[in-house]
Amino acid sequence: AAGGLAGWGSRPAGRGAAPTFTPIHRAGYCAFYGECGRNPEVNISLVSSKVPCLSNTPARVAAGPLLALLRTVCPELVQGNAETTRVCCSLAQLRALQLSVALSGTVLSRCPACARNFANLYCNNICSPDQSLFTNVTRIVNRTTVQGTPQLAVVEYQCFYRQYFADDSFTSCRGVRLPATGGYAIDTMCGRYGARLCTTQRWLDFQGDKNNGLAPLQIDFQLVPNGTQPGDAIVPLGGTAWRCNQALSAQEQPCSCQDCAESCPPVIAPPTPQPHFLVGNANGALLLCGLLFGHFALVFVVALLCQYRRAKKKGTAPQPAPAPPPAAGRSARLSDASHRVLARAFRRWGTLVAGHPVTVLAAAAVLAGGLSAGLVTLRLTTDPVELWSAPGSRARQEKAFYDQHFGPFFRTNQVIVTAPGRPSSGYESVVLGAKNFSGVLSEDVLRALLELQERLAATTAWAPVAGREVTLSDVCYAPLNPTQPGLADCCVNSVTQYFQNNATRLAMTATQTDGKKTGTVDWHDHLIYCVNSPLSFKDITALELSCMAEYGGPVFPYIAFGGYPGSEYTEAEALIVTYSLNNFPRDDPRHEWVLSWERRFLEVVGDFQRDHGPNLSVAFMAERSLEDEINRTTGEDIPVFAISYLVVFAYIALALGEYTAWRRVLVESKVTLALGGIAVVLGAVFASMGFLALLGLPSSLVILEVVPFLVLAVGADNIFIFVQEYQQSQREPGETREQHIGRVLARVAPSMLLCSLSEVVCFFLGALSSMPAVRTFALTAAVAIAFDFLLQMSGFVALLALDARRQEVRSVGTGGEHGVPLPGRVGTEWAPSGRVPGWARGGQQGAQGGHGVPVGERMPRMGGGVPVGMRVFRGWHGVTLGSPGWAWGGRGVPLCPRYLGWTQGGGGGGLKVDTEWARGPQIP
Ligand SMILES: CC(C)CCC[C@@H](C)[C@H]1CC[C@H]2[C@@H]3CC=C4C[C@@H](O)CC[C@]4(C)[C@H]3CC[C@]12C
Repeated sequence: AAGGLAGWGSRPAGRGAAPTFTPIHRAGYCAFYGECGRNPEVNISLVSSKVPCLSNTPARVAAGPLLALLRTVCPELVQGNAETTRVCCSLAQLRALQLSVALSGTVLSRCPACARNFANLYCNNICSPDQSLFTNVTRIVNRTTVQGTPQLAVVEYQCFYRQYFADDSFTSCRGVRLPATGGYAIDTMCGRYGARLCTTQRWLDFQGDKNNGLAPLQIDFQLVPNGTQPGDAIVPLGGTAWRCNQALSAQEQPCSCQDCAESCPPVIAPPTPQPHFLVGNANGALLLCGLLFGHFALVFVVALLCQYRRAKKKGTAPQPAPAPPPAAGRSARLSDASHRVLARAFRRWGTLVAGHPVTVLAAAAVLAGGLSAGLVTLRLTTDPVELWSAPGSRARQEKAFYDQHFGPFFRTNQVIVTAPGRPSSGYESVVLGAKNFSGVLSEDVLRALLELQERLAATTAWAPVAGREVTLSDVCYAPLNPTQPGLADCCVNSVTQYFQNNATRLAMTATQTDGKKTGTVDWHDHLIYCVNSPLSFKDITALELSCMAEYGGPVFPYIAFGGYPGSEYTEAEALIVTYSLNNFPRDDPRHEWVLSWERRFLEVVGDFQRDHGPNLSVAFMAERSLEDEINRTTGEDIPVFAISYLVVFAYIALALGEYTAWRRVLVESKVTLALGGIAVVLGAVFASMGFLALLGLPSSLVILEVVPFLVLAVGADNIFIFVQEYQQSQREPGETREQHIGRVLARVAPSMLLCSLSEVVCFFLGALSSMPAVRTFALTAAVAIAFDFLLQMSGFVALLALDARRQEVRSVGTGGEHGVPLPGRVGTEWAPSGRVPGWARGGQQGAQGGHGVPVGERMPRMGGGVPVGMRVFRGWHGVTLGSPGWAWGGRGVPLCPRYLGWTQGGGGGGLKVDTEWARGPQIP
């Protein structure tokens, strides 16, 4: 007691070593008991609770109403029956306890386990029969009752809890929601720290603070780390706290998932995928395919070998398979008949066109040109949303609804700054404890960001259509001053906004004392505070800065930072500056303003990136960047496409020609024809685009680039087939050129028609897609292929007729000089070319037709007038698959006499070769 007296009125400091008014720390002993009036030091109080009296005495037996109340307020303390339950609190105390806990604990009532734990802390604190074990009264005041009896009132005491016990109680309450605020309940129980910065110690400290409106005295909560002893015979209170996912009794429910993460049902793992079909360790499907392929390959090779051996045995080359007997079925007859009808129609049409080539050509050109003129009404879509999402889709409907009621969503322009390789550093905050700061979160980077934002704020952009300079305030989203926004009103989300974009505030420092610690606070402390309480107008440091952005709104840390673990924002790898600009509708003139400003934004940030290149990695994009990129890549592709067209054109021109002599290259290369073919394709493409544009269908650059290729591929096929068929067929006796062309058309056009038709149908089916880009593409392609076929059947046939006429005339002109046949025999000029393939006699001929013969005269017999592409193909064909080659050669033989006749008439050199060839085994 002497020691106790010495400490009267003085405020003890330090843990454990305080002068004590609780000399006996023993189980079954109290530290205080009963009520000893108001605390003179506490003025404001919600409930006028009284402080307890100092009383280091054995605990009292609880009985009667006290026991009954104890059962409801602190059921954990009730042991057995009335005789054995002892407590250190009076009925009045228990009532006060009940009231205060009920008042403050309502916010926790959503989670029974937490509420119970919370109540338990104070039940033990005030009523536990072993109170003296973990309680150490450190300050008392003298008072006299009305009756004149002197009393010792407790005004401050230490309360020792095991760290784990307190932590468990705190954890069970951490997640409890406060629906009224949308936040957490402990937000109201942790004072200035709020829910985010709250720790067990801070939570208890606030509760034990005599200024909190409820506590009548000061409680010093001492959390004793597990395994250590505070000394002085003190035994910290431990025990088990309820976990928030535990139900207190069979009748009660555990806390809901909203209030307690542990209560959330486990996320059901998706069913494990079916194990792959494995054979041993190998992929079964692959193995099966390999085996199947190998099997077929083997069968093929064996079959070939068998055939070869049979042929050898017979001593002759295998004969061509006999033509299949004419199909007898009804459908076959029908298809035969329809084919005949088509052929007849095309023959008549071809003859007609070949007879009036100029008229048809003009008509085709006018039609194609006229439809192409529709291109002036073409609208190009570059908006990715318009391009790729179906207008009627759910997402689009919702977007339209949103846009209509809230205005289109802002345009985001972002700069993301990281500092790769910069070491992070620790920071010991006087007020807020230790935190790690990433390399990018340093003062110089923040200054650089600030400088960038100042530069951007000062940036103006020229809007050519509007004819005015545009500033950020003209286009920015300014939620708090939408009518006449200034630069400071613009919604810019950035870390520097925690300092209201003010360099002076960023540089501020102050000296602050917190508890026993004194130190300097600077931007670090403010930042730690703001990322935890972004809505605060005044931080808890001595800087007393606001966290609100310059424009007046909050900056949420998850928008301003990137790449942080959990919610450790100060360890963020990236700082993100976001400019939200107004998204004006596309037809609003201000849309152009935004685009202009964004262009300048990209330039300015590009400069910034270059300036800070070595230290910082700066990534950035504007809302317009996506469209820019689409336009850029398509623009960049144009030369590539142009070159490809040239290559395809050259190839067609070369491959279509039949070369007999160098001097005749100009006559024989089918430049005009190839040009015509390409013109037909392009005409078809333009006509289809013009046609669809006239119908009001928007197109896109991608389509403009791809469709011509597609149609060129399809169109070139038809050109080759048609021209080669014409070159290889022979004009029959008495047949005019027009009839000849008609006959050739009759042979190839039905297949072309069916082919084009099926392609058109396929593409029209593709046009059923709801994605605008795909639909437009399919429609354009379908129409283009249809036009291509029509133009080929008209314009190209006319061109071929003109070309044939030209060639005949030119051949006559040069024929005189070089001994090429007379006009009357022109038709036969093609005869040998078709029937006497170059490969069939190339070997001997190349050797024998050799040197010393003038080129002009040698070539006709050598090339035989077969188109180059064809010859290359046949050469390969002949070498690799010998037998069909022979068969073709054999078929050529019956024409031999004619061929001989021509070569003899034509003059020298070739006779020997031809006769040699004619002497071969195929001669009938
Ligand atoms: C503001 C909120 C969060 C604080 C919550 C903690 C409350 C419930 C705690 C803190 C201090 C506690 C008090 C400490 C001392 C006494 C004196 C005793 O004779 C009756 C109980 C009473 C009056 C306690 C009631 C509960 C109490 C008020």
